[in-house]
Amino acid sequence: MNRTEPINLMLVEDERVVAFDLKHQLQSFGYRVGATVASGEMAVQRVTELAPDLILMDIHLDGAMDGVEAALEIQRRMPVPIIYLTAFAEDDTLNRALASRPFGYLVKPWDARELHATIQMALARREAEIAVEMSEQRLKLALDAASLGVFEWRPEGNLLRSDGHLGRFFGERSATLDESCPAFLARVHRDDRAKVVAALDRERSLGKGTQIEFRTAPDEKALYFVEANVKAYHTPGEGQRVVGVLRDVTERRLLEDKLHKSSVVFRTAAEAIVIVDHERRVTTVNDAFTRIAGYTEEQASGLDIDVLLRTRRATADGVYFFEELATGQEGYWQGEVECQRSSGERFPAWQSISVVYNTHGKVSNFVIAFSDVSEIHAAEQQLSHLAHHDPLTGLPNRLLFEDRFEQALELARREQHYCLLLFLDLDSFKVVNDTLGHIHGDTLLCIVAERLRNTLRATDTIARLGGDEFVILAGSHNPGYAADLAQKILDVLCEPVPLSGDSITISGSIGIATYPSDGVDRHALMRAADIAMYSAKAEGRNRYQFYSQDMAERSNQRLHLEQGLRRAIDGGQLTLHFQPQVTLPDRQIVGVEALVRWQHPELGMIPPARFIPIAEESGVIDALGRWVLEHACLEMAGLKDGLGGQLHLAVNVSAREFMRSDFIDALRETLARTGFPAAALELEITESTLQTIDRSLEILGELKKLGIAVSIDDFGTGYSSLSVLRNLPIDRIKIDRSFIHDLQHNPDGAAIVKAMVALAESLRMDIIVEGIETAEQAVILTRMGCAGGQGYLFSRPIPVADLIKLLATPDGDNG
Ligand SMILES: Nc1nc2c(ncn2[C@@H]2O[C@H](COP(=O)(O)O[C@H]3[C@@H](O)[C@H](n4cnc5c(=O)[nH]c(N)nc54)O[C@@H]3COP(=O)(O)O)[C@@H](O)[C@H]2O)c(=O)[nH]1
Repeated sequence: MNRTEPINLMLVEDERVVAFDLKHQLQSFGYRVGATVASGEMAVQRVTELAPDLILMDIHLDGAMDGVEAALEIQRRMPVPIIYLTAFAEDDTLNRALASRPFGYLVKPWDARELHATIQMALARREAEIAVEMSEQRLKLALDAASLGVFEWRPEGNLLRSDGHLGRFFGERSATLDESCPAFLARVHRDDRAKVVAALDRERSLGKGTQIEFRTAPDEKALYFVEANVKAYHTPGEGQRVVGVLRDVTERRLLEDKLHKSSVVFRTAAEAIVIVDHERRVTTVNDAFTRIAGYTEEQASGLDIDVLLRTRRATADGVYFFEELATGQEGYWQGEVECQRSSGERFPAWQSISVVYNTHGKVSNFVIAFSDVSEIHAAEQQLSHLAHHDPLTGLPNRLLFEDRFEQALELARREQHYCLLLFLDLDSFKVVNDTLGHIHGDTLLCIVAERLRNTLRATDTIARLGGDEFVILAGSHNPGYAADLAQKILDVLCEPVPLSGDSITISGSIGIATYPSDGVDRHALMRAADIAMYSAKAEGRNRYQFYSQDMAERSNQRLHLEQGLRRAIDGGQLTLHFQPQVTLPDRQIVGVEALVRWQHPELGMIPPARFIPIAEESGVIDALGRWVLEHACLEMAGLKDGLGGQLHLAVNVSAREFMRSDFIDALRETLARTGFPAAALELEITESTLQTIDRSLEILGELKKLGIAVSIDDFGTGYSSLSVLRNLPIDRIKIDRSFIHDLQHNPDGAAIVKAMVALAESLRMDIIVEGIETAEQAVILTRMGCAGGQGYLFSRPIPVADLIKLLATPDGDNG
């Protein structure tokens, strides 16, 4: 013991004389007796204050507390070695004294040297104990500082002891575990128990030192990771021990896990991610970056990212942009930029940039993530195209057209030029659609769209508004350009269209409105062009018309007529006139053509040339046609021609009626109802009705079976080719009156009529000429070989009563 101060003793002795004598003895050995007390209570009371190095304690003391009890209480308060001094050495006292782990037990009388030696040994033992305690404490503190726990497993007895920094992972407040190995294993996560057992057994047999990681789950929510480094030792006399340290590695594992996930995200992200330093130089890129931008990490490393990708930002140039970002509040930016791949191809990218600050608050890196949004742009464009274009023809639709129209008007206003609007509606498109079906109708619309595209300038706009309606928009300093354009369109439309294995001919009607004369806004101009288009239809179709003020009035009238027409059929406003048809050489009446008349209650007699086109456009023609056939048959049934046979009756049939699916059935029923003989009936159809050969052939075949004759009306004005006629069961062709009115003065017209007569002969068809007004014409036509004729020369269309009178006139007073 190496100390300068004397050893401080406390003496607990109730016999004064003994205490006095003992004190002197002790002092003679150089000890200091800091206090001499006579009772256990007094000793307990003063021990903390005196802090003696050793206590000499008599066992039998005055008072309630004896020496053993006092010693136990003192040791609870502070670690101080106690030597018992007693006159008794019986077992009972001895055993009680042993429980207090005394440092010595002297039975009176003792000699002075024995006392001194016992005190010295006790002090030496205490010093050794203190050294061990200090060492243990140091170890504990070191374990605590290193967050380590200590682990010891003794296979013999299968006991496990663990202490130190066990922290939270065993869910115990106590820093020490002392339990059986199974109890310890119960603390380990069930999935890791086998692994722990195997590692301990392996270490036990090999003894080379083992590292193992396992999880503990002290409660349902918590999961901790523990790393154990254990080694087996064999201490002679103590058997085998497996000793080691335990470390809570939860934070590290979670961080590693997080890093691992981040790295997986980084590597596998679909987005390109590139990390640059504070000067925008590339440090790390992921695979997606290489895939999108075309540069490997090696190629990109150290290069300025904006220079590498030739980035174009809408906001500011690269350096300034990054400086702003670094010094700004948010430290984050996202938006669209344009970049360039290694191949040189430019692409739009959606970019997000985050600023990374170091622990000193300085910018250390920027993390740039971006994706190629070319496909999104393409999809957007596609959607926009779909929203603005007609899916069938690919032409702009109404929405886009209206937008372009506004722009065109704006430009026309600024540049002070004309804006020309052409409204095109196909003639008889409904017939094609109804008879050939919608698929062929669609094909026809596509062909028309293509022809329009090829005809117009790139600066003109063509749009399909729906159905068979097209609009064309053109800017020009010359309003006459509209007429050229319209004529060009009409010309290309007339070219034969291959459809359904046939070749059909179509035409169109065009209305033209001009800015600023016909209107200054879109709505007024559209209305004007629409009205002009209807006017072109009313004028006979296959033509164009410029809008004029009076057309608006006519358009209103047209609407008025259309509505009135529906009422006229049931309202008894329709009547029939009959125009005789004669044999040319002898002018015998052999038949009549039924021609409808409309006696309008307010407008008076309305000629069919005005209301038939309206009836056809509006669909009223179906009801009107049925009415005409029924009444014509009724009125003509039983009327005799000059030879006493049933007078022939010719009835006009529109293309739309002719192609109706129930046309033949309705015809058959009408004949049955009226009793008119089928053999005396002739249907006049126009060349345009024959456009759709297959369906026409079918109907013509049915008519043939019924014995009804068919003639081609207005022959020569349409586009029937010889080959078409040759294949159809047509009985008669009716030469249009336009070839007749100037016959005597027009050699070309005469030649055409001659050719048509020859054609009819070669096709073994009868011929009739309409519009004969003069005797001279009749003579010429007779000479040409025309067998039949019709015209004012013989008779105007007349009511049935007048016809009956005329028929009754001997030899017919017909010119
Ligand atoms: N689908 C139906 N169309 C019909 C029906 N009724 C008549 N129409 C068609 O209307 C157009 C005009 O007919 P309309 O005004 O009756 O004129 C006819 C004759 O009056 C006229 N004509 C006859 N002879 C002469 C003449 O010598 N000179 C002259 N300038 N005109 C004359 O021709 C019309 C008959 O023509 P067409 O039918 O081509 O034989 C007309 O297209 C009718 O077809 C009906 O019920 N249904």
